[in-house]
Amino acid sequence: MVSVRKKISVIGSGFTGTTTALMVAQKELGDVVLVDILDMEDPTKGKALDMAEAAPVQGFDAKITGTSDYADTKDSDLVIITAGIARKPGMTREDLVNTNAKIMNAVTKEIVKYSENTTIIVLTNPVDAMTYSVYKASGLPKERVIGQSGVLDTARFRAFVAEELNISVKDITGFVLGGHGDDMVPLIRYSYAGGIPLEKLISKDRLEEIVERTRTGGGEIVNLLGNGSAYYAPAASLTVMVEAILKDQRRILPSIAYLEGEYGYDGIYLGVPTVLGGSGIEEIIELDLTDEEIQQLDKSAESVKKVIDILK
Ligand SMILES: NC(=O)c1ccc[n+]([C@@H]2O[C@H](COP(=O)([O-])OP(=O)(O)OC[C@H]3O[C@@H](n4cnc5c(N)ncnc54)[C@H](O)[C@@H]3O)[C@@H](O)[C@H]2O)c1
Ligand SMILES: O=C(O)C[C@H](O)C(=O)O
Repeated sequence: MVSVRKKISVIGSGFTGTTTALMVAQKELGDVVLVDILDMEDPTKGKALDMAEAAPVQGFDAKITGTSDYADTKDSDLVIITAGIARKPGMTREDLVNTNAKIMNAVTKEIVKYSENTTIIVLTNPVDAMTYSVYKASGLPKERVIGQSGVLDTARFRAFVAEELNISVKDITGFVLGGHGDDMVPLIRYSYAGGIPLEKLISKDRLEEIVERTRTGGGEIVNLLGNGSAYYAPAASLTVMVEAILKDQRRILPSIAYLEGEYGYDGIYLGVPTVLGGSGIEEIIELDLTDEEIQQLDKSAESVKKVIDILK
C-alpha cells in the first residue's frame, strides 16, 4: 500500500535537526527522514530509533529513519536544512558563511536530485544568505525556498514581553522584520498584548531594552550554552512553519523570502511578513513603515546584502 502520509526530510542530525525531527513527529505532520554525513550515520540511526521508541509512550504515529543516503529522502514533501556548523561564544553568524555555503551547495544538489518539486526551509546560518545559496543551487521557484528566522525572533520578543507584563505568552503578538542579525527590526507599532498596543502597557525605555534583548537573543543563548547555539525555540519555529505549509493553513508568519521589489529590495532574501500555505510563500505582505523603521530595515538589509555578495 502506498503511504499517504507526508514525508519530511531533515538534513543535519545535530541539536536543531534532531529536536525538529522529534517535534514534527510528535505533531504527526508526517514521516521523518533524518540525514547526516556518512561519519554520523550510526549516531543518526541511533537518534532516529530512540525517537521512534518514544512514539508508543507519547502516542504519535510517525515513521522516523536515520540515514546518510539521500536516496532515502526520495519524494519528500518538505525538506529542512539544519546541516552545518554553529557559532560559539565570540563568533558572529557571518563567521560561518564560507563553511556553511559549501555545505548548502552540496546538500541542495542531493535534495533536488531525489525530490525535484519539494519545498525547502533553511535554518543554517547566516540564514538569509544560506537561503539565497539554497535557492540558487536548487533551481526551485522562489516561493518554495524559505528561510527561518522571524518566527524565532518574534517568539523571543513575545517571551520577554510576557515575562515583563506577567501575562500569558498566548496573548502577546509581535513583529520582527529584516535580517537574522543584531540589526533586525522588531516593530513595536505592530505588537500587542490581547489586542492592546504594547506602547500603552510598557514604558518606551523598557520597550527599547526588550527590543535590544531580542536583537541579541541568539547570542545570549550562545554565551549561556558555551558550546553551540539555541535549538528548542528554533525547532519549535520550524515546526510551526512546516505545519502551516503541509496543512495549507495560510498562516501569517514572518519568513525569509526572496524579494523582487517588495520593500524596495531586489534580488536578496530578507525576513518579511508572509502568508505560508501549501505552495510555500503564497504572499508577501507589505506594510507601511515610518522613516525611522525604513532606515533600520535598510541597515539590516545592507548587512544581509554584504554577506550575499560574498557568495556571488
Ligand atoms: N536560523 C535560525 O534561527 C537558527 C537557529 C538555530 C540554529 N541555526 C543554525 O543551524 C545550524 C545547525 O545548528 P545545530 O545547533 O543543529 O548544529 P549541530 O552542530 O548540533 O548540528 C549540525 C549537524 O550538521 C551536520 N552536517 C555537517 N555537514 C553536513 C553535510 N554536508 N550534510 C549533512 N549534515 C551535515 C553535522 O554532522 C551535525 O550533525 C547552524 O548553522 C546554526 O547556526 C539557525
Ligand atoms: O544565534 C545563533 O547563532 C543561532 C540562531 O541564529 C539563534 O538566533 O539562536
